[in-house]
Amino acid sequence: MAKRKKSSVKAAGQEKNKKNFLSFFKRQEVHLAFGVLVFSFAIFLILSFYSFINHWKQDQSQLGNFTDKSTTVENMLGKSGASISHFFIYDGFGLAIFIFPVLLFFTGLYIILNIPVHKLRKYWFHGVLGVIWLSCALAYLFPSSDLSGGKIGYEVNDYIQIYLGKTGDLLLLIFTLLLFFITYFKITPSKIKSWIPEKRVNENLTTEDITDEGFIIGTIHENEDKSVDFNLKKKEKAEELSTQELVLNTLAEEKDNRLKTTTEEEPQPNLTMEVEKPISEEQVVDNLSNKLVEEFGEFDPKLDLPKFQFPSIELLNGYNNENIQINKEELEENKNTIVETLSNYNIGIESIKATIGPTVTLYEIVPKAGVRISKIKNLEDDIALSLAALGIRIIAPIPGKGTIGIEVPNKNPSVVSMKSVLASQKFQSSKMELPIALGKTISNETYVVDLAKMPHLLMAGATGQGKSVGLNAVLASLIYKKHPAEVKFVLVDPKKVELTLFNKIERHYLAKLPDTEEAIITDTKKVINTLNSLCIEMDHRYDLLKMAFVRNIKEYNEKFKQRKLNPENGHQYLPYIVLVIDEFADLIMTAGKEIEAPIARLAQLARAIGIHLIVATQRPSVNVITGIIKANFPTRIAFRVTSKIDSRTILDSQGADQLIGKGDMLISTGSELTRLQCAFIDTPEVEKITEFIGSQKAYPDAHLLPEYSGDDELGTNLDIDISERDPLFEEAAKVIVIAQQGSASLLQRKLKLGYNRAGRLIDQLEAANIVGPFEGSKARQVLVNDMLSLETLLASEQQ
Ligand SMILES: Nc1ncnc2c1ncn2[C@@H]1O[C@H](COP(=O)(O)OP(=O)(O)OP(=O)(O)O)[C@@H](O)[C@H]1O
Repeated sequence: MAKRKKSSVKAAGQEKNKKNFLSFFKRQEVHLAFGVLVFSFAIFLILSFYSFINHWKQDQSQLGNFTDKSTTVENMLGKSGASISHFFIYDGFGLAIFIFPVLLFFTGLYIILNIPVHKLRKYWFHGVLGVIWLSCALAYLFPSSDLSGGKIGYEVNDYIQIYLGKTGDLLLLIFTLLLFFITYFKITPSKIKSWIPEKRVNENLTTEDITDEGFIIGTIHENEDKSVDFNLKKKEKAEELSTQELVLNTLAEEKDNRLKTTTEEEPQPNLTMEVEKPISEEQVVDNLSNKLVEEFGEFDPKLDLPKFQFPSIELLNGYNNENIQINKEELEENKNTIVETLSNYNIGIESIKATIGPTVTLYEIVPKAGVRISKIKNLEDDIALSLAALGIRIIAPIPGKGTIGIEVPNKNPSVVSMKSVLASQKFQSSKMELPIALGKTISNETYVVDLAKMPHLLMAGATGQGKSVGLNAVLASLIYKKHPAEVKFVLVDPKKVELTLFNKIERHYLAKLPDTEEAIITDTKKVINTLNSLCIEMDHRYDLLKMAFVRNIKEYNEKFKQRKLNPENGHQYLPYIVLVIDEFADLIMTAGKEIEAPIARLAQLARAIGIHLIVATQRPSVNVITGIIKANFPTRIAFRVTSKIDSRTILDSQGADQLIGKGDMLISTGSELTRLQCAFIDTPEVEKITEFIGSQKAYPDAHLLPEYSGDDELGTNLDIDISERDPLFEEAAKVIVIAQQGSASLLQRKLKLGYNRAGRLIDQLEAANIVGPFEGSKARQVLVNDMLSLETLLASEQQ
């Protein structure tokens, strides 16, 4: 751990150095100086190249004596100019290299004028290609000239001519030139066609378009059948020639006539007209966010881990008994029993239809007119008895269908693998904020819900019925769809075994309190602190939303991505936070109200700011799932429970007691109740996923929640006796005053202390009026401005 901390501190230091380095280059004067440097170098090159062409022969022999002061060269930029030019022109690309300083010249100009240089990218690309091509072309055209193509041009030509011959070389040059024009000017066949419109008009002009009087009628039919036109032309070639003359004559006459009429009929006085110029408003300030987006692109939160790879579906298992096996005999048998049982009670059936799901089959019955629904509902037990099966559920009527449903468990249930639901089109193409593939419905359809819309989820069920698998399925769905920058989990696992595997992805996906070692919380005290810390985070996020004039996290992040929110004002990209509590009953039993209050607060308010709760319990009693909890968790999942009362406690209706276990579940979304088979994900699969992610590059630490110090841990007794002060009190005071930042984590870092001791020191500093009171997510205010005031204060205390 210590090692990890050290390396994270080191990484943070490196990051800081990098930032300082970058900020140096962002300074205006450095920017300008760099621009001038590039610009000057370009001019230097142009002049030395130019001079080289005139004097290269005289200078060439002197190049070997670069350090010899007694020798001079003719190049107007001295030995350096001659050497560089020799390198670029003689040894390099010949005269074609002149393109290079020109590009450099414009780059320097762009930097000086603060125009984004990336706009020149295209020119650089084509420029470099141009240098190579031109060098080859000049070498081809003037093979005996020493400078035209440079060594590279000659060598390349030579090489090509060995394999393609001189003609092949020429063809290759022409071909590459054409290729360049096609890509540079984006020439397409349709563009080429559009270059010859004039000709086509004349082609399509037929004699039929001309009246006896010689006027052109209608529009010119561009798309008329060419063959007809062609035939016509062939047949009446002579006639057409005269027709074309006629058209021209007629047009000329028409023009003359028009001119005549205007001049004869309306002799215009020599009027002059003053034309007022349209006002062109100047835009004083360009929209800053647009400019930023144009310059840097939209903010991408994923760029901190740009190479992060999502786990592949292949890491998950498929199962042999995954496909539903339709057993016709079983279906027929069940149908007959249902019909028989109902007829025994004088209930006639008009039609019956079966829908086969992974674990249960739904028989939909349309009863004969006049049958009372309650009568069928009452026969639940009798039908179960006749079918000799557990887990029969009667839905009378099926909402919105006008039929009665009888769900009968399959003799050979099939497993719904996590692989199959995650690979489903529905999940893969879902545009939800936090999509969760829970399992499959009775009609074998993948059931995907948006946690962001739920907005919280309560999961309950007797022990061993599939809760933990369900939680893993939820977490896996989110991990398969969301980048670590977009979602963070806060995991609470009092049982200490269920969620341990997720430890491996701590620095990718988990969030924790600062100064805690383990991200997965197993201790009740820490749970209380974490919940309160989440409340602070919630308040902080609401402040940010208010400042940004948006209503929810989605709009906020959207605005942040478009660079409309300034990070210097405290704005930041907000990841979704999913709080998962396995075994809620355990917490309520040990901490009661202390847990319930922040949970209720979070559940009531946190939806808009992206904190979502998933709470699981195996004890669905009313003192665990209280009224407050129930009111704030409209989406509830019930796995199999042992009594109707438990089912009512969870779902407000019965049914969960008739489930068959092993992931068979009912999900209530407030308005409707759906039976699902939960997707199955085994521990080794979770291990593979976490292993895969854990082995990738991660953030330096888990996502840190705001600091919250519980009352008991720090002991807020502010009248701390001076004699009881920590031996490091004075040193701590100095650290705080020098840094002007009152935080326990600063003390921890600087004085290498544990969390508790640093917290106690902060309390003592508060008692001594050196730091202000606790202010939630913000660091405490430092009340002493400088070391001198601190020394005076401490001295006065001693007296
Ligand atoms: N969706 C599922 N498909 C098939 N089998 C399942 C499914 N969910 C659970 N099971 C079976 O049920 C067993 C118990 O599941 P799980 O551990 O999730 O129960 P639980 O409710 O969390 O129990 P506990 O409360 O004791 O932790 C699993 O080991 C598995 O064999």
